[in-house]
Amino acid sequence: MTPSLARTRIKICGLTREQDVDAAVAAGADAIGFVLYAKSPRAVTAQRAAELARRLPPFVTPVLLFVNPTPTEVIAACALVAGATVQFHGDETPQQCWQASDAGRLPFLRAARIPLGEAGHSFDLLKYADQYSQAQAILLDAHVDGYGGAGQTFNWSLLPPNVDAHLVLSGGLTPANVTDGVRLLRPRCRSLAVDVSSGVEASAPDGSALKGIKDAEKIQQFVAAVRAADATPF
Ligand SMILES: O=C(O)c1ccccc1NCC(=O)[C@H](O)[C@H](O)COP(=O)(O)O
Repeated sequence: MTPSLARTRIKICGLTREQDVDAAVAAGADAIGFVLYAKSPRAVTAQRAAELARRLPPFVTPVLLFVNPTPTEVIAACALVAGATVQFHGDETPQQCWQASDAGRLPFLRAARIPLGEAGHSFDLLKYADQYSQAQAILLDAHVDGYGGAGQTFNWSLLPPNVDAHLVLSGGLTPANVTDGVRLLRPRCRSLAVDVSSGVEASAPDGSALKGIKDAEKIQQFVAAVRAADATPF
């Protein structure tokens, strides 16, 4: 088989500020995620997401992230944010995702939350991708308390060698590990994108993470690390 080069698409998630949206776009992000889950420290309202999304140039996609929303919530939020992709990151069933995506009118990502440790071996990604076949892609995240955004990786080697789906690798990605993650998983699926939140966030003087506040330099480093992986044929 002829080795191929692929441009790994990049989503930067959990943005709350204009300067961070501008920095992510300048760095080359393909998608910008806005968390519409009120319990998240990165939460924004649909109105605020719409305000921030108006800064996006053509061909950079706003992603609206929900946890167990009603169809009304999703459809109303997407009416404010033109061209949005929806991300379901809770316990939504395939039917609930279909209904909340307005019967598939709204493109959506489905987060698969992979259990950590030995429990991860029982997660059947092929079955999950088949169950959620209406999703544009399956976003692979670690199964953590609070549903997501925890900066926690799962065991990437658990993924089967041939997943006939578009995947988004997420969960604990950083500029230091994303190159390895892309190189390992890109050959195992139809296409691979990456998603990051904690790994590109600023730190307080005491070293604690400032959730929702992104670090432009870390974003640049993350994109460069993804491009380093893209330079390796697979
Ligand atoms: O980001 C959050 O605060 C969040 C809260 C509840 C559910 C999902 C959430 N984020 C979902 C994302 O798409 C994150 O980018 C993904 O979980 C990866 O986060 P991180 O491990 O911090 O890079």
